[in-house]
Amino acid sequence: MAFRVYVDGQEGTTGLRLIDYLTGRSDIELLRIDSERRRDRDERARLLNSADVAFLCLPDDASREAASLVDNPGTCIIDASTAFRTDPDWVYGLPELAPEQRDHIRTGKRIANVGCHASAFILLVRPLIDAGVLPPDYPLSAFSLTGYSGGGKRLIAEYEAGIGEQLASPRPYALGMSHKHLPEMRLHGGVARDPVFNPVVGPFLKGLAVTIPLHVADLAPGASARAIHDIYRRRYADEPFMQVMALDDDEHNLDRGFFDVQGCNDTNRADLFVFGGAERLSLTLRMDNLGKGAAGAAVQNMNLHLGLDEATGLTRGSG
Ligand SMILES: NC(=O)C1=CN([C@@H]2O[C@H](COP(=O)(O)OP(=O)(O)OC[C@H]3O[C@@H](n4cnc5c(N)ncnc54)[C@H](OP(=O)(O)O)[C@@H]3O)[C@@H](O)[C@H]2O)C=CC1
Ligand SMILES: CC(=O)N[C@@H](CCC(=O)OP(=O)(O)O)C(=O)O
Repeated sequence: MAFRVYVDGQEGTTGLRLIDYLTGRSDIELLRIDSERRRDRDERARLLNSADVAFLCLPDDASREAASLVDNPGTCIIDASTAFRTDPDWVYGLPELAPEQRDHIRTGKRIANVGCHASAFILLVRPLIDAGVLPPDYPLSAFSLTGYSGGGKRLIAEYEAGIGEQLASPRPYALGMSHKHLPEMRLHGGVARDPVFNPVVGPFLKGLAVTIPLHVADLAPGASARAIHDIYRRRYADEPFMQVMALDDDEHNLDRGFFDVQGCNDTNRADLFVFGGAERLSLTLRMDNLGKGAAGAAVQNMNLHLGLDEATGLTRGSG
């Protein structure tokens, strides 16, 4: 028998991508709300409580409201918003976070799906904290280059109305230094203080790369590009969607070329790069913000929760 799945927010950016992933799967029965009733609270409550898995692809406040409508103890909620990502009653939906995380995702009925920038940051930082190479109080900073679909329907409409001179250049944002992903970066990254985080949106639909610069002298003794690369290779060796790129990979030698932020688009893969030399390092993780950064991750979490192969319906691509 197929699992019943409902997407609340089925006509938003993340919801549409989720529906794409789920349509055609014989192990899933997709419950659809009539488009005109998609904001009807009673109809949403009925569908939410009829589902084995209910995805919430809504703004934070609407997610909180939707979660409060669920009283069926059998319904697992996977919420795409920022509302519950540091809530101790919710499981953080990043299977690669730690060895025990998959068990939490299998048994939990409340799963908070990751933030796109945050998950890239955490996948870079957490293995180094756990290995003792990166001191938890290191004054971390990070920047992220992201496609405009990260801003949902509103930002997509702004860019698609026509990219004039202003939108044609990259646009730094969240310059108040309090981006909404900082709490989850800090908690799940295992760092002692919030990083200085600079996201930059560019004139392309999707693709994201988070970069963290490091001074080798401020890391634990023995730290080097090779030692850090080895930590990642060991940590992510059995991960189906993590690809640790070769240290001396010519294709990505930045002295000769340009980095492709869109290299993981339309996949659920995350590529991890270690750049630099004896004194300074630059760590980069790229993904599709709508894939591993949102809808792909949500499907991976659903598969795990339902006891299916976690890669069902997802692609690693050929990169
Ligand atoms: N875009 C991305 O890359 C990522 C987004 N997220 C998160 O996923 C969530 C959805 O984002 P995104 O898809 O980009 O947003 P969109 O703005 O594209 O879509 C939001 C959806 O929510 C619906 N909605 C809004 N308010 C209500 C309400 N009060 N009741 C019922 N439905 C409502 C909208 O309905 P309607 O169709 O009527 O407009 C729309 O379908 C957000 O919390 C976002 O932070 C997470 C990771 C990445
Ligand atoms: C370009 C853009 O605006 N991107 C969004 C990130 C979207 C995302 O990861 O998700 P959540 O909204 O679920 O946290 C931002 O930086 O706020």
